[in-house]
Amino acid sequence: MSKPTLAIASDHAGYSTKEELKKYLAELGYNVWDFGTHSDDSVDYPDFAHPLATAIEKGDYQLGILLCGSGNGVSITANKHQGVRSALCWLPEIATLARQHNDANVCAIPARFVSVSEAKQIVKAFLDAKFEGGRHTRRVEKIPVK
Ligand SMILES: O=C(CO)[C@H](O)[C@H](O)COP(=O)(O)O
Repeated sequence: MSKPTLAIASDHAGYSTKEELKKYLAELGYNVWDFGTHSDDSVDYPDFAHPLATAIEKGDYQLGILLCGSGNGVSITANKHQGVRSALCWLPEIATLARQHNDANVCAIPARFVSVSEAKQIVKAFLDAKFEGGRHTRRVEKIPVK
């Protein structure tokens, strides 16, 4: 089966982990588009989370990975976009459930609270999991505010 199209973005707090994740994802055979940031100079996370979420919303990419210090800022921002379900993932098990139960399409990682090794495990768990459908479909369909 073909791999999903992936986008990644971070603020300064997530920059170095993002760079490591890009190398790891390339090793796994993924093509990843990087929406920035491109250094560890201080930036504002919405400036990077909004473009990634817009691209997911438009269908340009199937899945996204966002990083900031806590993971909250990028996740709150991404979840303002229709059709984007960003989940704060601080453990591989949470990342798996985010896909299986919540059909999350963005994995938000708290870069200041997980090691690079843990971030790789979180992303791998997120990418390997599949939405289970069934009762979860009904619940996910109730999320959007009409
Ligand atoms: O986690 C974040 C947002 O949720 C940011 O990465 C964090 O607020 C950046 O903090 P600072 O400007 O002190 O480096």
